Amino acid sequence: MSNFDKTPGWLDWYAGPSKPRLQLPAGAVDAHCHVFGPGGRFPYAPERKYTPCDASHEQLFALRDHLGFARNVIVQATCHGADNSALLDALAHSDGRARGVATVRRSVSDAELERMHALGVRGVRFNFVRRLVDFTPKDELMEIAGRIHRLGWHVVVYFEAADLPDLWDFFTALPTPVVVDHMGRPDVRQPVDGPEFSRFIRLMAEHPNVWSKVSCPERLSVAGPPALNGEAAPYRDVLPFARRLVETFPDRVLWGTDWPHPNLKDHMPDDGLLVDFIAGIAPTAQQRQALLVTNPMRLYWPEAA
Ligand SMILES: O=C(O)c1cc(C(=O)O)oc(=O)c1
Repeated sequence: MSNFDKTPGWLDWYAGPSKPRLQLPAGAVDAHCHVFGPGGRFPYAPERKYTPCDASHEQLFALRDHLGFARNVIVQATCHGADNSALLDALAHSDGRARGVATVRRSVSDAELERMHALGVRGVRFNFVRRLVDFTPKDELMEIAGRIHRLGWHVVVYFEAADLPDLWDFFTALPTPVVVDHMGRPDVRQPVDGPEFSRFIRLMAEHPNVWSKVSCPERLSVAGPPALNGEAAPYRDVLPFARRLVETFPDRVLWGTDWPHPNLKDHMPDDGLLVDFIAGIAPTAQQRQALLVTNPMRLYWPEAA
């Protein structure tokens, strides 16, 4: 049980998700998900911007099995700040079936980075979304990127599409693979060929080390309909954006549930229907094999790929 009071209006993750109709390829990876606490064991960070419901690794791994995934990539959630204890505990209990993306400060020791590596961390997350984190100076981030590069890790970045012009020079100077969360958060009311998304496509086209997660339709959708009550065609407004990335960069896209879906305001999706959404963004078996198996394995389990 948590000792924390949830942020008012907090939506808890969806209990009892449906079984996906889509048959996932063998060895599929949910490459973006989180654990929250439990707060009683792994307290939420004092500097957090929200207080979630608990979402334990046992619950995450039960969802993995229910949906038909083989593996998870667990991304440090901002409500835990740079205290990666809950993430590392989840990795330690995953039987090698989870890898992690941590958040670290400049003060992190080499010994701690090595400990995290041994437990399965393969990346760090730099977050530029102002409602989630306070600003970290770019020279600090660049120093961290240089250190983790030597371990063979990569950098995951989360930002709003409107901030990409300001962040462009920093992103393109990073020495590692750079994985963009949630397609760089496009405004899906704009055309897929419009200036905003074209800029993101150009980032990926000009920089072969940049990857994208084609995730979070439930977060990006404006017109819905939501993935609830058996809806067979949810989030139609997000589809062209995700599909464009899968078609253009089939070898540099990843997919994840984003469970337990922090900070959704409108509805909490049925994760089984979210998995079915993949059939729309990656219509061929070959695209799904790359998106769900080959690409995440190359990045997170290269020794087994
Ligand atoms: O948009 C968000 O609110 C969000 C938050 C977090 C986090 O708090 O780490 O992670 C995500 O992937 C998305």
